[in-house]
Amino acid sequence: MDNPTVTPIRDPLSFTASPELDVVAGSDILVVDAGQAGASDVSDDWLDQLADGLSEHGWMSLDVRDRLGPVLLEALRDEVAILDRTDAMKTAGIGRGSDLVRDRAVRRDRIAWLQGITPPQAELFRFLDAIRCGLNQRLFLGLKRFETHYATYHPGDFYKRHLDSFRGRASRVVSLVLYLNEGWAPEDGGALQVFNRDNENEVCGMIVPEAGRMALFLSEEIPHEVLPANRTRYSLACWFRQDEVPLPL
Ligand SMILES: O=C(O)CCC(=O)C(=O)O
Ligand SMILES: [Fe+2]
Repeated sequence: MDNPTVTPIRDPLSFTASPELDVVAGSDILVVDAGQAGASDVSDDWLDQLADGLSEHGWMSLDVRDRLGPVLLEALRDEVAILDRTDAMKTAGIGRGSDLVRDRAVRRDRIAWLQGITPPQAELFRFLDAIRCGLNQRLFLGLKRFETHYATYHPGDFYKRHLDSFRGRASRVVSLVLYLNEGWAPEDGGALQVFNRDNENEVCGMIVPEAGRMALFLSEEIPHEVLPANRTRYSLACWFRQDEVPLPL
């Protein structure tokens, strides 16, 4: 592991994939768990898998449909769809002073920050906080808090290759993206392309933004890019942070 902030407590090489695992890490495609998980179900085993995947590969793609439940996913999708019809969704910038022309060349999504106040958001926040605590216990990341926003990409919108945080800034450490789109087809575009952390020109994963799919990766290490969407794309991005008060990215 070349990131000094990530210190696995177990040898990550001892990670073995079980057939029930609903995790895809790197190029290993594993079977989706269609088990009995209830709403926002976060088990120790599942948190072990997240920690192992992050320490071994730096990123992973998971199916959390059964963990969050279809009702919560639909409620979150309804919220962002409603916000998208108002002026609540704001043009997103890239965090180095405002320059609309430059920013629009890099990203075209619109965002609205979540406060955790509505019932679906409160339930989502419990899920995210369980992940925060679980990763801290296993990887000693010292994640103090998380921030999360909805994002909409309208047809033609994209987000060029980027990192979510600058190395050593200890702000955003782990990124999580949850997708909210039912029936997303390959021709709808909008995949999240993940690049090799040691060679940013090598694509090592494509994540289709289907409802219930979740991406998890190290914010400072994993270059990624949202390909142009051909249909309105709803998602929710979250960053687990080491700083207690907001610092610039
Ligand atoms: O929506 C996605 O797939 C990723 C979004 C992203 O990279 C970001 O908001 O930083
Ligand atoms: Fe990103």
